[in-house]
Amino acid sequence: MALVTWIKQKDKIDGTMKNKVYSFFEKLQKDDTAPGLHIEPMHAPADPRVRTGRIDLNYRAVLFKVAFDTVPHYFYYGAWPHDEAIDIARSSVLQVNSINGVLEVIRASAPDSDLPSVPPATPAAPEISDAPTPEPDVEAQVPDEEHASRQETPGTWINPLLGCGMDPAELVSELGLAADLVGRTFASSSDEELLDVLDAAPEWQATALLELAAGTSVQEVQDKLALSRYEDDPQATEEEKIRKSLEHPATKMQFTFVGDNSEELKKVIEGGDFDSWRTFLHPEQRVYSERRYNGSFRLSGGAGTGKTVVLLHRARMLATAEPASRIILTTYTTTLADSLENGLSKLDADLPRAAKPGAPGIHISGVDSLVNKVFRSAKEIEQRRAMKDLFGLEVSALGKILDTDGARQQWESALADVDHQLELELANPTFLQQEYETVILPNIISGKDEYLKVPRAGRGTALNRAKRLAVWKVVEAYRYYNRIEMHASFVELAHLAALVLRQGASASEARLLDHVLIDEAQDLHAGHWLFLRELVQRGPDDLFIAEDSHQRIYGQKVPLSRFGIGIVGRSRRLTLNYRTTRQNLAYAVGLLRGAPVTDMEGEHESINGYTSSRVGPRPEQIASASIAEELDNLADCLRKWKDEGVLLETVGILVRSNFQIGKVINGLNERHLEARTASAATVPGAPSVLTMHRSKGMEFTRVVLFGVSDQTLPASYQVKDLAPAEQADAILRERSLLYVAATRARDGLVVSWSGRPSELLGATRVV
Ligand SMILES: Nc1ncnc2c1ncn2[C@@H]1O[C@H](COP(=O)(O)OP(=O)(O)OP(=O)(O)O)[C@@H](O)[C@H]1O
Repeated sequence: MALVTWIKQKDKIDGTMKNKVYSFFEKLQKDDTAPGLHIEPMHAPADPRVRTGRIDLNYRAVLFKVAFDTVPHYFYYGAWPHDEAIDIARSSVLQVNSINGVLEVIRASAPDSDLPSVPPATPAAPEISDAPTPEPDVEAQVPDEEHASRQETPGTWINPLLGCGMDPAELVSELGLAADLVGRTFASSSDEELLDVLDAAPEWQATALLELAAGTSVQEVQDKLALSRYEDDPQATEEEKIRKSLEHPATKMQFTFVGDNSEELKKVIEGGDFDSWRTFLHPEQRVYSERRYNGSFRLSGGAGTGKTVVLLHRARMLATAEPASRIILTTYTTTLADSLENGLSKLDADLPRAAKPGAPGIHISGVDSLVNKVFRSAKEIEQRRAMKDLFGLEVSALGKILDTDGARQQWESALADVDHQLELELANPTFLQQEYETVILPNIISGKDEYLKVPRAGRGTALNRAKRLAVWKVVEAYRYYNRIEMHASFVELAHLAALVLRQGASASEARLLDHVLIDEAQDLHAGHWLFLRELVQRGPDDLFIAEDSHQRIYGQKVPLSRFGIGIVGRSRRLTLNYRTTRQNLAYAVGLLRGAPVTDMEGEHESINGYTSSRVGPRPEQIASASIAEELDNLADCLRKWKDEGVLLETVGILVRSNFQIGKVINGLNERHLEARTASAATVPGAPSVLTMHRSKGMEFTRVVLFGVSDQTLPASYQVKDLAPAEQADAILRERSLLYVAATRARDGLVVSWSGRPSELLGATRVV
């Protein structure tokens, strides 16, 4: 028998090679002396443990053989064509880094004297070197260090590592980075070259340098990667050191112990690079997946930083550590819940699942569907009591549940029928719906007198007594119509479900759940938070909240403390983007530069510090004179991508409104190209056309943001007739929507419009 440790593959291997590699290891796990494997040592290698093995006629595996407790243990580094494999095998060394104890494979290094010397006073580094110039807003008028340094040297690239606070020699002696790698990164003359150099480096070293280049301090990098100084044990054998090192979080970014488990082996090989999130986590992701917390925890992070990945791993950790526990994994919509379902099955198909909330195991559900299940499963008397508490009215039963548009129509009817005397800015469904959902419902206000007294913290527009009375008149009418039609909105239903749960809690019944994990939490409304708070007993690991305030495209900002969710001191941010290229990230970040975004604790949330390890083309912007021309350009772009080998079914075309979907699909059909809606089954060669809202949480190889003109963004119905404060918030949501949409692309990103471009593109516009 032989054991295997897999090292994350730098070079992608295709389907047929995967099968060959799998059958090679299947044999090796059984018997490493089997003759067909040709496991052979090298002549004069840099590391005497190195071996090559025969994958097929042309390809050789490069392995390191380490004996733990007499059982042979092979570390698989990769497979290459024969001659390349021999070169790599001769020059590679498996070692425990003497400064920090991380396991790594390094290649024959250059002497330390090659390190460049760096003058101490160096310019500060931009976190994303080609980020667009900020919009001329208040924040940007006072350029920060980063912008100042960029403005001093227009057109020149400043190596961001020059501002990292340590010179190359210190990076080697203090962080344990390889001297030749540091030398080459400092000598790089462009972002592309820098990332190219990092691409070949051990994973932890590449990540450390990437973070330093993004402006993260040396201390923070040490913390993020758990690089505290290593205590070398002189008594330990090299094998013992390697074994211990396998437990280091930074080692786990690149090494995974497979042992003799052939299923695990299959998963790692089949998953390849695309599914490497299942195995190789960033040390920070691992911490947030595994650490136990004394209460609620908030994980923030920009688009594509792996928040969902952390949630899935955390669900697995909780279900494995406490098999009898009742766990919910929830998110904003049912579609997103379906993708959590897929992700969890991919991660571990054997985890205990719960068919309904409250049963042992993991239950996955969109938050509104969860609300519905909890409310509908309550006793009739509990439902009626909740309705009386919330509305102050007896409602016999609830029939239809209204979505946002349905509720909006009810507000329009109420406004039309009541003599309220409110000015236009207040007499509109948007303002009233927000007032109702952020002030009246969460405070469980059922009568006029309570409403006249309630503090309206966080509401932008002040209301005097007369205005409050007028608003209340409309609220009464809205409630009356809902009552006679036996309607409630989803937002009301969330409050009702919270009240049902509260009744159970005050009757000392056990809470329904032990752990609640929430994705896309920035979009949840006050009713959701009241509900989620009541679902689970306050205590260790009760609520784990993943969110990105920059992606808030629905609803209102709601500070969690208002709902008894305390996260002070238990709040962290992920910054490394795994999805998109630096160019796309810079473009997307530029769309929100200077935006007044606040986090769920009410503090300003910065858009700075995000980075990505991949480069690609700059996003392209295409202006057209008419929609017909814009469709022609779209068709040309798709044909070009097809010629480049892109599978068009992996492309997303994102539009602002539903009605544009049909126009785009028809327009492409007329130009002899297939296209489909996001809910239709995948058709080879047919890109998906979907709204930017629907694209939340999704990803595509390439993305076109279509129709980004001043006529469509911001959507006029979202901003018209609003008071300045509400209008500013609505425009911020539209900017966030563009940010969400622009961050869906793994590679190419195209933004197109006809007529005049949307003002929300601001200074990011490059044509
Ligand atoms: N450790 C990792 N290794 C490899 N890929 C990863 C890792 N973590 C995340 N990814 C990949 O990065 C992409 C984004 O991850 P994920 O969806 O979890 O991010 P997110 O922060 O939830 O994004 P968003 O907020 O935009 O929805 C996915 O393709 C995921 O598989």
